Amino acid sequence: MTRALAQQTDDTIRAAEVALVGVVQSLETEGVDATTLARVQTLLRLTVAKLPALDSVSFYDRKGHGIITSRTQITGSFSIPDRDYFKHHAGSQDRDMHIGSPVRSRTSGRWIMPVSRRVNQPNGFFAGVAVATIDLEYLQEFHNSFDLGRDGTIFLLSSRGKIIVRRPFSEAQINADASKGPVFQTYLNKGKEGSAVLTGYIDGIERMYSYQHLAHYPVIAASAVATMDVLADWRRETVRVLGAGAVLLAVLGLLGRKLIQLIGEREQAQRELRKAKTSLEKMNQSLERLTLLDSLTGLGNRRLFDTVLTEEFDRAKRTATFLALIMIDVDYFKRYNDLYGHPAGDACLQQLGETLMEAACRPGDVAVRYGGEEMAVLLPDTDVEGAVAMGERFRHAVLTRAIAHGGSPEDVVTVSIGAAACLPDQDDSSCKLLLQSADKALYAAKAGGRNQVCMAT
Ligand SMILES: Nc1nc2c(ncn2[C@@H]2O[C@H](COP(=O)(O)OP(=O)(O)OP(=O)(O)O)[C@@H](O)[C@H]2O)c(=O)[nH]1
Repeated sequence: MTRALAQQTDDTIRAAEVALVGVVQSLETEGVDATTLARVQTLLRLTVAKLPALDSVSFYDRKGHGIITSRTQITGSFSIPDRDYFKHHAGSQDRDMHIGSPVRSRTSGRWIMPVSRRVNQPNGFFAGVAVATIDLEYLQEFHNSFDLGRDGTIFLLSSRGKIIVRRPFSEAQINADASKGPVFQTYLNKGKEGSAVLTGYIDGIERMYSYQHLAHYPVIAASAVATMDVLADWRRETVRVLGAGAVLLAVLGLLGRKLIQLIGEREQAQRELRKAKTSLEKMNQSLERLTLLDSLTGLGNRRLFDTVLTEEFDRAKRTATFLALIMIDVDYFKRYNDLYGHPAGDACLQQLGETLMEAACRPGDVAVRYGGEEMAVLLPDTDVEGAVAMGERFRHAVLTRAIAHGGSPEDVVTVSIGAAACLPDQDDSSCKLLLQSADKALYAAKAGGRNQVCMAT
């Protein structure tokens, strides 16, 4: 920003200088006769009309009286013998351009910065002064176009440390001596261009200043933003960023919570699914068991018997062990039904089933209802003697139950049992043969008078 300010000031003074070059050239080469003056005056008006920064361009004679001006109207005195810049040119042969201290124009009443040059007669004597005045209001308007915050400042200093114009504008500050001020002192110490955090000597406000000496003229341009304004901007930005961050965090937090909740719900659903699967498996197992059980006695059914018989036969073959089978048939059961009725017959079978399960005490023994009032027990790793012993145990258990049977010579329910066994890896045996042997033994028990155990021969 300070660079733009310096550039604009430089350009403005250059415009004034260019205007002066034309005037001085014409007056010195063509003289100051009425015709030349009239022509130059027209030129001045045209020039100033094109340069809004200029308040006026005028020519004063060697006594300081106004001769020609770009102004169309003159309200005050058109005479400057007492002005410093006039005295400077009157007393010096110097042909360079001179930048004077700001003054209030006598002809327009506006604050102006005079830029002037000496005009010589052909013999080199002093002929007068050509002055271009820069309108300070024009500079102020440009300065005011910068956004410097509430306490920002802009000013132009002469190379001797005098204030030319300052924002905020104050007449009292124009031409005030700022040579002891921090900016001018920094300029003296650090050189033509620089920046620093300084406390203004006029208002005591701490600012971040930057200054630059103009490229072609003895003027220093400076601008500054109050540290508090910078911090206020920073604070506002920080609050905005923190606010946005907080909102973002809150949104992330909510999303995270939702995610955790969803994960929890998913795990819960999976747990319930696992539970449902387990109970379904249990139900399937129960169903499976049910299909293998006899509903009346709770013993295994014929289907279970057929499966287990094959499995156990194969196992016995592999392990070279005996497999025994006992077949059990209730004696005079037709008479029992006839005497006590079919439901009583069922109840009797149930009691016999319980008795058989108690008697078949080894874990590997499989007791089934083979069909009707006939039952069977498969006895792995058991020879025929063991099977007979098991049969006897059951027969006694049935007698001990003492289920009354008016149709039996024993007056209680009795059973006949046939026992058979085989060594599958040696015998030329088969499941069918084992069944036939046990059946034959059972037939022998019946034929032998019932209530007895017969061993297959
Ligand atoms: N209550 C009932 N009776 C059955 C059941 N299954 C078969 N029975 C009966 O059992 C009887 C078997 O009779 P039989 O084969 O003549 O033999 P038994 O009368 O026991 O005579 P032996 O076997 O020679 O002592 C038949 O009357 C069948 O109806 C059943 O589930 N419940």
